[in-house]
Amino acid sequence: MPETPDRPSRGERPDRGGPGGQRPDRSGPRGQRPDRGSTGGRPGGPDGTRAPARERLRQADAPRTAAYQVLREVDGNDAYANLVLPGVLARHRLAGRDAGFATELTYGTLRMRGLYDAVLATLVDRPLAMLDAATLDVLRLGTHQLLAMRVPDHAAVASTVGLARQEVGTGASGLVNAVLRKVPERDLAGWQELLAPHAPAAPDGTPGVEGDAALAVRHSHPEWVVRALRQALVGHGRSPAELEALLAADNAPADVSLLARPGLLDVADLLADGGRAGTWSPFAVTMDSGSPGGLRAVRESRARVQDEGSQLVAAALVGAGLDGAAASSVLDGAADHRGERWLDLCAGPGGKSSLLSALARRDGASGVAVELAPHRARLVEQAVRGAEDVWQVRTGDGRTVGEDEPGGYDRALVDAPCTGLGALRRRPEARWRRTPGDLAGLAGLQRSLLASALGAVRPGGVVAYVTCSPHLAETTAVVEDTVRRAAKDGTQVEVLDAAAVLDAAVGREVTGSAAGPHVQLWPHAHGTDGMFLALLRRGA
Ligand SMILES: C[S@@+](CC[C@H](N)C(=O)[O-])C[C@H]1O[C@@H](n2cnc3c(N)ncnc32)[C@H](O)[C@@H]1O
Repeated sequence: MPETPDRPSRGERPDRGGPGGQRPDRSGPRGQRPDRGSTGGRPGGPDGTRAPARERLRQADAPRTAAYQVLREVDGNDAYANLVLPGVLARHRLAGRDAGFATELTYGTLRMRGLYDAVLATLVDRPLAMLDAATLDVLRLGTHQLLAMRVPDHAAVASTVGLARQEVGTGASGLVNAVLRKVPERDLAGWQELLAPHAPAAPDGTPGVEGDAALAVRHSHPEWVVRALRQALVGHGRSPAELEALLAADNAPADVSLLARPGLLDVADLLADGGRAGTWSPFAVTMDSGSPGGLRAVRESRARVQDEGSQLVAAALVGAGLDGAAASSVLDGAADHRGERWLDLCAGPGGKSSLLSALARRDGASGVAVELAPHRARLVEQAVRGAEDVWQVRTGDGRTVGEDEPGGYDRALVDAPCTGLGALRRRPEARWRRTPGDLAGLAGLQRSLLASALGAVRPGGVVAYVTCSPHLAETTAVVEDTVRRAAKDGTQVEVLDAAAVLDAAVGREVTGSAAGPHVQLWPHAHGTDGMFLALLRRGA
């Protein structure tokens, strides 16, 4: 079953101030780097104790060992880094600066794997495919420290050689030593220019148009993803000149956003714990540092880690007018939802149900969350705690709800399983795991779920179709096909101006003139995940 891993990425950027958590910035000229962190030169224990000098070169420290173990789980066992990392950090008792270092090392290495493999391919005397997978992971970790973290070169090499000796063996450590010593011959920008040179400018100075292959290497994305994102930018009304900024945003750590569940927690109370008000969502708080899992409100399910894009699309569904009415605000007391019935058709792990259920409880509505995977349905139950009196969670197939309960709901959300190409910054390994073939597998499911939702709402009711991917095959194509097919079957569907509804719902202009009629959010433009939203109203 194609599905996306739990959003959001827990543990991402827990402490930017840590030794490896300084902002990666190694693109400047060599020799002009800012201060370098201390863990880089301290292959001692995470508690700060220093081993004798000879010993230090022979052993790996806990943050690097942790990052290595996550990489092996991801590469060897198809694990998700954001799910594995917290447990590995806990096992090594890593917190604060050391946890930040391990997190940046893990996520950065996974994201930049494509570029680092291109670098390593020029330095290793055989095809990378002939290397032992564990050795290759160690080389990638060393390359990330050398090119993108503020770790002194000698410390990065020595500690990574120690890691190779500890985890793979003495033979591998010799190879790792020989290869990593050559990586600092260029800085990151130098390697990018060597392996993926910028297109030359035209005689009049107009910048050259970058080919997808060069952009793929330079920004460490598979080429098919670069091509799909270029097409998506154009298809959603933006300039292809934004592509490089979008690819760069996919490689930058994302802010940690929290949702203060309306009616259960005031944003002001969450702000008292630190952070700043969100950019777009009236229920969002952006954390500057610290671990959100430690907050009492999060433990009690009154707050939740949730990207602002996810908050926006759920808010838009609630703000949309039924029966041709105008859109309304989702702020307390702005609209009357008493007696309405809402449906979340693909609910696991419960992010959007946590907001919808809280709004339903506050505004007098009730709802049902449907999720196919039983273990994810359990997560939805946890996510809606505090609103369980108005929000029922069911394990089942959303594709049959339209037939089983025709016209039973006023509003329905289809947050469809998708490739997740809009959330690559939060899922560092996803870009290497997805293939174009996934699209074909998802296409039928996405159409069936949307058709089911249209059957489940009453005439005049509204459906939100949402993906965390901007890919045209999973967004506009699904909406257009399904609306056409519904019309053929005798159900008229009105496509709403989702951008206008969203603005009215949250009281801010979110997408501006680039939008219409659907909403496409972008990491580089909005700072959110790349969520797509279409709003459809069922005709009489
Ligand atoms: C993108 S995720 C939904 C994320 C969720 N709305 C949230 O905000 O946390 C898609 C979910 O749909 C579920 N799913 C896949 N096929 C389904 C089906 N036929 N019926 C119901 N749920 C399905 C997947 O298990 C997955 O949990």
